[in-house]
Amino acid sequence: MHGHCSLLTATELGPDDFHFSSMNATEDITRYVLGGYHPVIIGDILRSPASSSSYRVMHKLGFGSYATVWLAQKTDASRAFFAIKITIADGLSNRETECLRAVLRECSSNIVTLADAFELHGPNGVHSVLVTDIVAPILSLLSSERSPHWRKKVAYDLTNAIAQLHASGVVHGDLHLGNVGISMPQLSTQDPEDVMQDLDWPELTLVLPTDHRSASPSLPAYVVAPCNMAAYYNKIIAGQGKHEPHAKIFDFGNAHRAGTQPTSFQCAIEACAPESVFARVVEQNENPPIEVPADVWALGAMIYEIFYGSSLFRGVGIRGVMSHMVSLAGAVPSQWEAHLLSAPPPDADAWWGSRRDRLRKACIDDQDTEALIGLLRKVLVLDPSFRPSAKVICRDIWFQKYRKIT
Ligand SMILES: Nc1ncnc2c1ncn2[C@@H]1O[C@H](COP(=O)(O)OP(=O)(O)OP(=O)(O)O)[C@@H](O)[C@H]1O
Repeated sequence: MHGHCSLLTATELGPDDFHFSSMNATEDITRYVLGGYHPVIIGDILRSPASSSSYRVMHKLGFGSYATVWLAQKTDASRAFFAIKITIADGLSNRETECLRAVLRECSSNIVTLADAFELHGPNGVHSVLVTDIVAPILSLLSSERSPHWRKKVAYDLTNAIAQLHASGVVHGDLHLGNVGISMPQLSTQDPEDVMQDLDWPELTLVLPTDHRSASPSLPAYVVAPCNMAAYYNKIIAGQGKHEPHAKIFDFGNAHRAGTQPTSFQCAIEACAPESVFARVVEQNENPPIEVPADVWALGAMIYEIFYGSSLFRGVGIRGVMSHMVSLAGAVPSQWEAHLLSAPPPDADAWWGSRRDRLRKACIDDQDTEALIGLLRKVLVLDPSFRPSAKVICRDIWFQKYRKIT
């Protein structure tokens, strides 16, 4: 791709201002500017003044709107692998570190462990760096071969994580399956050389400004496509016989103390709580509060997706979501009524009935399916004050049955 722009400053660069050697699923290079991503190349060493540890970047794990995430190896004799999240330099991202620290005090095993945290000063500003354990992204692991027990264990882990999070006074604020992974303790028992050999070789896309005068220390020499950690996970569990997953949640970029406002409103449509959608669409509130029950709705949405195989509101925009929510929940809060005059009367029994066969395929038996639907119908209610707490959900009959079996 060739551009014709002769602009000189990195902040004014657009995608047409670069030559690309290949196009992959990588972050937007125009965000490598002041206040944006930190430029990283494979082999970079990041030093933590906090712990005096150093980490060598070996591969890419992923990226989001607020960060790039790298597979790194400690440079000491342990050569242990970690995930290193380098946030954008927006001056706000240290909230994530604070929230993870608060949660850590509760010793939650279903939340990524914060092993180290420090600030990184680079050409684009000051970035927060979070060093955590590595997980395999669950969305790449939810194939039809997963057993009902595997799915239920993940659902239980997520419920447990959220109960622990809420017990420490923290609201996650952006729960969806894109922020869930399966723990990989096996990484610490494998020979590090073997791990690197088993991962796909880093795929690089050169970042070459069309005009050499646009070259800037803000830009990395290349961007890296994330490695396929899910394929690696499948490979290492293949020889393990019966494998029980251990799910963990990550990305606390929108986490905040209960009763306080998140930095910004961020909500994956498939897991966005009805009260947030109502505030956004009807009350035109750009930054609605996100409280504990919103996480519980998101939990219900995630459990539904783990078993149904696709998300609650696939392909529905934020405006259409309200009528879909009414259909599945049945009871309509009084403040919603005035805004739903043209909607058909909700028939939640029919909504769930039409999904029963597909849910059954992922469940143990008919009874298990009914118990799952019963639980989801208790959780996915429009009025946040009627939603059970995650702690109560942990004790639900659907989980009790599971706990007896294993
Ligand atoms: N601990 C981890 N282990 C493995 N991969 C990870 C880990 N943390 C993050 N990733 C990968 O990096 C991606 C981006 O991470 P994360 O969601 O924390 O960034 P973000 O910028 O806050 O995202 P968003 O735009 O959703 O807010 C994830 O989708 C995941 O693929």
